[in-house]
Amino acid sequence: MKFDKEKMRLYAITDRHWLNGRSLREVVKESLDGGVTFLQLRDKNSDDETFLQEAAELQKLCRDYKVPLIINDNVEIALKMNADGVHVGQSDMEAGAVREKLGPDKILGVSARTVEQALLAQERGADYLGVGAVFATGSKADAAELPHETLKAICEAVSIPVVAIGGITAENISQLKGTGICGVAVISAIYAQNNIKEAAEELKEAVDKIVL
Ligand SMILES: Cc1ncc(COP(=O)(O)OP(=O)(O)O)c(N)n1
Ligand SMILES: Cc1nc(C(=O)O)sc1CCOP(=O)(O)O
Repeated sequence: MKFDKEKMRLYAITDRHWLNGRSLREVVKESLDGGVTFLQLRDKNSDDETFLQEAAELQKLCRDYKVPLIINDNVEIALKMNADGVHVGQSDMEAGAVREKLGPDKILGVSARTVEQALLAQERGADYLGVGAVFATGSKADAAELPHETLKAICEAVSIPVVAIGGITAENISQLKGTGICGVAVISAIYAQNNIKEAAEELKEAVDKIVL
């Protein structure tokens, strides 16, 4: 295992939409201070140069906190900057091809919405799965809601860690108890909040109560 599954408990995903004049580094630092255990740089709008600059800044910060930094979608950038890993969806580069490019030591995360997709991703070299949307979300336009029974079936079918994603808040997280997830991945429950550190602390406490 490249990381302890406890590291997946509170997986934060960046979103420049919520910066409100603050720097990405600043908001990410606050979230790390609040207990974020895994971080994904997700930025669909910046050019490669800006993305690389952001990634380098966050890499330094994450190393200080011993938190893995995962790059959304962009395998080439992840390799160029020697990131800890990459997260890809079902419509991105196929998991096996990503694994070939990354080599055996980097972390590969894959999105899955069915048991079949989950098993295939695991077989092709995924280290963890992101499964959702477990609640309605305003952070991703095309994220359809997924029944919690499907999340549970995926967790039972695979041996790699699963994180739930989509619309998760400190208030609804308890509904995911018993599904078998190792953690939760969130954007707005942390980065859309006024006090990012407190929001992360509250979520960390809530997730610690529902995962084994
Ligand atoms: C941890 C995690 N799970 C799922 C996703 C969604 O990935 P994807 O389906 O590729 O969608 P985009 O993020 O590219 O919009 C994720 N990013 N992280
Ligand atoms: C990036 C992403 N992927 C999803 C999926 O279902 O695959 S839902 C989502 C957005 C998560 O943001 P929030 O925590 O603000 O709902």
